[in-house]
Amino acid sequence: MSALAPTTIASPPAFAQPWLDLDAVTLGYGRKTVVEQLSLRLPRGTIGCLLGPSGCGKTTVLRAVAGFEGVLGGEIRLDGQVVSTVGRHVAPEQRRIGMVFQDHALFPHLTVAANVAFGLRGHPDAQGRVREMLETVGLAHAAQRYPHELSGGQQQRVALARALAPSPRLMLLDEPFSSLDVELRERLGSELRALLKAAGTTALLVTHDQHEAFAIADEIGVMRDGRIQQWASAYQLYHQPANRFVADFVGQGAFLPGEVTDGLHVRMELGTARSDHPIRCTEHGDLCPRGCAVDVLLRPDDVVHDDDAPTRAKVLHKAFRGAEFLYTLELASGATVLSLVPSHHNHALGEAIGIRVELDHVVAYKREGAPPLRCG
Ligand SMILES: Nc1ncnc2c1ncn2[C@@H]1O[C@H](COP(=O)(O)OP(=O)(O)OP(=O)(O)O)[C@@H](O)[C@H]1O
Repeated sequence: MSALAPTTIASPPAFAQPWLDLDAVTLGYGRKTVVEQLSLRLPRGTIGCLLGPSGCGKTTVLRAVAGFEGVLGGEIRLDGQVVSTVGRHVAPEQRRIGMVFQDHALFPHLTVAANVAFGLRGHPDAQGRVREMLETVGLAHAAQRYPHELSGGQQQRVALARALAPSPRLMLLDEPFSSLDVELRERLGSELRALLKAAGTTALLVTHDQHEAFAIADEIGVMRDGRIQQWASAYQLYHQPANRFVADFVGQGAFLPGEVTDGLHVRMELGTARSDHPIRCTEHGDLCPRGCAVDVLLRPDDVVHDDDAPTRAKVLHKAFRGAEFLYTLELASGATVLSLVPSHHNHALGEAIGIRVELDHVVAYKREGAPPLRCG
């Protein structure tokens, strides 16, 4: 079993030449501060994402980058140019930023081609560019149709073509597919990613939907109450969540109480897990001494069904996922864990099944309510 030390709460990585650079940006409405000292840097060609629950300030950040809101502090730079700071504000139309929002915002009285041509006034070959963009999004055949004659997914492709046509310096995407059904959302997410990558466009996406974030973005910042909790790849967010909030918000899982026995081992109801790295159980990365009371994060893929395992757990709930069942299991103590089990193991509710823990790494947090001096 290997262990990854939990990451510290990430400050954004220091890239040599960020294309989009938000430096300690503070934003608010009236007297209310909504975003505080937020920093992020995106290198050219990168797709970044702000992921967080409703009301955490994602859209406010996007609107500030677009130039619809001024900043109360800090600085926003695009391609080295300061576009927002307290004494300077470049108007939205001068920023050369493309935008796609969830409600498509197409002009209903214009054809698809005219919608895409909208931002191309003065372009030397506007018609050629419209054709090229519609071919790119697979809608060349629909050039003369009107938005109401298209499906939601097609309308969103038109919105994308329109935003990309003038070759913006940056694309901003606000929950671009949230009005569409789940399957279409995931497919369009991958298509959008491929399109942005092919065009080499730097983009910032905001969403509360982790699947959308995972399908589209290279790097994701999980936000809560106007602050970035962790800036990392989807893989890192899932496997090395910097704090409980990120662990809870990204992916599924359960916390099981444990006690650190010697800095590399943690004892739980499901057995003792070994860590390759010294276990750091506080959110600030302090080492756990012996006896430290922790909560260990167990993802559904960490809890393996094994008929021969001595530990039995009762099936409380099961959700069919096609290839797998997601079982909610109750341990003898009453604690619950989740387990992904191949779907040919079809157990009844109330049945006791054998399980064991198979951890690739230990992610542990100081137990809430544990005595303050025992840990960290
Ligand atoms: N025009 C406004 N005037 C006053 N308060 C606002 C305004 N717009 C947003 N807010 C408040 O700012 C906070 C952040 O809103 P924001 O829309 O940025 O959040 P969000 O994370 O994008 O949420 P959602 O996912 O629901 O869109 C919320 O508390 C919201 O009520």
